[in-house]
Amino acid sequence: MKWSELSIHTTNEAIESVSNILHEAGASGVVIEDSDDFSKEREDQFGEIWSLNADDFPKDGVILKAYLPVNSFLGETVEAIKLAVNNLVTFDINIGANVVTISEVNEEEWATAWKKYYHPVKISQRFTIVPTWETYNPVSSDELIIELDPGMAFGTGTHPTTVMSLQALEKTVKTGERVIDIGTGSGVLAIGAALLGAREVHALDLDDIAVKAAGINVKLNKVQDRVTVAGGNLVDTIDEPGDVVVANILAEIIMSFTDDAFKVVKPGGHYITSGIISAKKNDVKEALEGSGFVIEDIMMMEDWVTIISKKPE
Ligand SMILES: C[S@@+](CC[C@H](N)C(=O)[O-])C[C@H]1O[C@@H](n2cnc3c(N)ncnc32)[C@H](O)[C@@H]1O
Repeated sequence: MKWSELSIHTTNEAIESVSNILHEAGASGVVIEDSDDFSKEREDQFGEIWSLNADDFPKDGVILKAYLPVNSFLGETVEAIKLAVNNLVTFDINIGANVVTISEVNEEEWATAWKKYYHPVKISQRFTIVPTWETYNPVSSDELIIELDPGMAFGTGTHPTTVMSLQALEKTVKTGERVIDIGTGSGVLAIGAALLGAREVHALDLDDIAVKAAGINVKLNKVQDRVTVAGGNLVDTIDEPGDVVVANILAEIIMSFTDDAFKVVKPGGHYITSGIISAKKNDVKEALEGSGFVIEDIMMMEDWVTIISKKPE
């Protein structure tokens, strides 16, 4: 998977609010390039020679940079960020030039750049996501740790769609159940389901890079005896239904296979759909109901929606 660098030229006053917006949109870290940092007089108490490169700093104001995965959500995520930044004006925050640019980052650049900003994060009552290169001591005995090296696959675990999917799994998965994870990305949801006690988890993805990354993360979390990862899509690869099926994919894709999903959920089982931008909530809800699902819970975080539905007994 490719990564994009989103940069926003704004003001000193807006740093905190814009950083918040970027974090909430799923950016793992924000780089701040402040014109004041270049022009400011530096103390050289230890004899250091300051040699900052003028090209790394804006002439005025502040540039905030964030890294976002290039995936089907990127367009909507960038639009949501722009809207939220524009809205700061209504709180009397000066957003300055407000020039937003987006560029692709090559894989090596990204591979080293983003790791600096990705740290352990508690994302639900029980789950904490820990990057493989960090050490972390659990705070409570029932805390579940997912170790992750997303590599180039989607799923650092901190995107609102992933966070709500894990919370929904926490609500639905019972010990000994079979779970199907459609569009596994880094494998984060499949691993989460196994840690919650699933007997068997079948994870699949159309993207070969995701299948590889998920396979590595599954081994890293020592759940390979319960989790299988395969390439392919729902229709071609599932022969045995699951008690819980989860799909964190774009709304349009979810709506295209609600009938197929209905066939692979056991009667009385749950179907968790995430990755739904709030404007599409009702369309997805109708598609699920049209295929026979009963809506049990609708979760919302920022501009994203996750729906837990049930297949009647
Ligand atoms: C938004 S990511 C979700 C990753 C991870 N499950 C999470 O929650 O963070 C969606 C993933 O679905 C995969 N995908 C998209 N359409 C698919 C389909 N029809 N069947 C299987 N995988 C699909 C993409 O390759 C991508 O890795």
